[in-house]
Amino acid sequence: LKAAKGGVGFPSSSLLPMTGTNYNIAKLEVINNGKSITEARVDIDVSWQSLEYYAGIAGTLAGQHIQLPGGSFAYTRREALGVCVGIGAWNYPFQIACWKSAPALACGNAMVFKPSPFTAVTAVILAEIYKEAGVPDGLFNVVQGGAETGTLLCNHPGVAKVSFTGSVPTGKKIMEMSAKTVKQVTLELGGKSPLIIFKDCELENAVRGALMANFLTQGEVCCNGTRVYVQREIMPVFLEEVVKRTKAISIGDPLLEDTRMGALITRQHLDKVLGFVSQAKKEGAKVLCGGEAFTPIEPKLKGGYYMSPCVLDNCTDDMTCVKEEIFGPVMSVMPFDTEEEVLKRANNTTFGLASGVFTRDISRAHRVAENLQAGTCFINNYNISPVEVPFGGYKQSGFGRENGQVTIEYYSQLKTVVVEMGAVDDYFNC
Ligand SMILES: NC(=O)c1ccc[n+]([C@@H]2O[C@H](COP(=O)([O-])OP(=O)(O)OC[C@H]3O[C@@H](n4cnc5c(N)ncnc54)[C@H](O)[C@@H]3O)[C@@H](O)[C@H]2O)c1
Repeated sequence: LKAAKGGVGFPSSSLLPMTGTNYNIAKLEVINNGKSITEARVDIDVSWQSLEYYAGIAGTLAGQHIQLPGGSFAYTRREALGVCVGIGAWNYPFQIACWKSAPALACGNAMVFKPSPFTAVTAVILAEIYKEAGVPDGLFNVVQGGAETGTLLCNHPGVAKVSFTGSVPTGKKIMEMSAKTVKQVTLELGGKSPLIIFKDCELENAVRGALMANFLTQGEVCCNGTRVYVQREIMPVFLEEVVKRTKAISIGDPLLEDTRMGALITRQHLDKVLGFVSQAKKEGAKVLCGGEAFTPIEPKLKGGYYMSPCVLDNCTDDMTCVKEEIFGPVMSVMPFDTEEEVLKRANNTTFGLASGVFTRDISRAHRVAENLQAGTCFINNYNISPVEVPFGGYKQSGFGRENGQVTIEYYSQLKTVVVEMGAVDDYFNC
């Protein structure tokens, strides 16, 4: 691990060169996860930006002064919670570790972080970076393991808070375990987000947006807009363009600069995603492209967990591919006629992580954003997550937020101090 790390420190300029510490961490993240190096570099950039952002906020944490009658007053202090546990998913291993630990440490907490056993490596690099940056021993700790280790952490009486990123079923268990000792919980869970494309959109952008909403990190992105609703009049031209571009996505060695789609996380997960495509066909969907296991030409990549990105047409709201989170490169496309209708259909889900809308009508864009039941709505773009902007779910996609100033609320608690400047009331007449 040491050899992979080229240096220390968090540079202050965006989009770093393809050498040095960040590039080496990105390379390790590719080996960890299978995503393309281009994406992994962005992940690492977003990660150090998160550390810088919360390091800046740390010095601004403050309470409030409240004047009371007779010169008395109260003030509030923002205090740490104590030991916070972070439990991560495998799709953004380093970034998740940063998004949780940066605000936790900025608020004065310690963190015990458990990465997914499928992507165990880069959280350890983060621990090394913290150590070299001067963080005292014990403040950020990495514990490796799977469900059993996670269970022990959630049940531990010394833990004040659990911040979890993962699936809805595990999130429910985390909440149950945490309830036993009334631990605070942040849940960043799964999604099945709608992307609504109106006929007055800028089509080129909408097509690019649909690709952004479905195919980053091999489609293994929680906030992906996998239910793509397209207004009927532009459906043929949209499908033609989206299929043309999906077919052109370069799949293969994720360490190569030109690759845009790497390998899925495990054989088991690849089989599960391919199973969703088969099920979709059985239920009447039409595969316009992809949806098959893919073998890159390089001999060393044979046996890798690659698949071709898939666009499904003829989908209806009741199909499994439209209702369930696939967590792979599978886009389901459906026509709609009116705004009112599409909003009803978009909201008809137990998930509520993200949503998107493409239109040139600004009134419509904001009206749709208001009416979509999701923690984020992207207007005329998709999957943009700057550190300054809060991120989190509605409904069963979870609660609490990551990123932005508001996250301070989820890693700290308020103490109220009441100060009497006069005499204490003789209320009991004694
Ligand atoms: N909302 C978000 O920010 C966000 C981000 C990334 C991924 N996700 C979601 O994560 C899921 C994919 O990730 P995954 O397959 O790693 O999820 P998962 O729920 O299987 O596992 C997530 C983490 O929980 C741990 N874990 C599993 N069982 C546990 C238990 N009983 N007690 C404590 N910990 C336990 C795992 O070891 C892992 O570290 C998808 O549903 C995706 O949408 C959400």
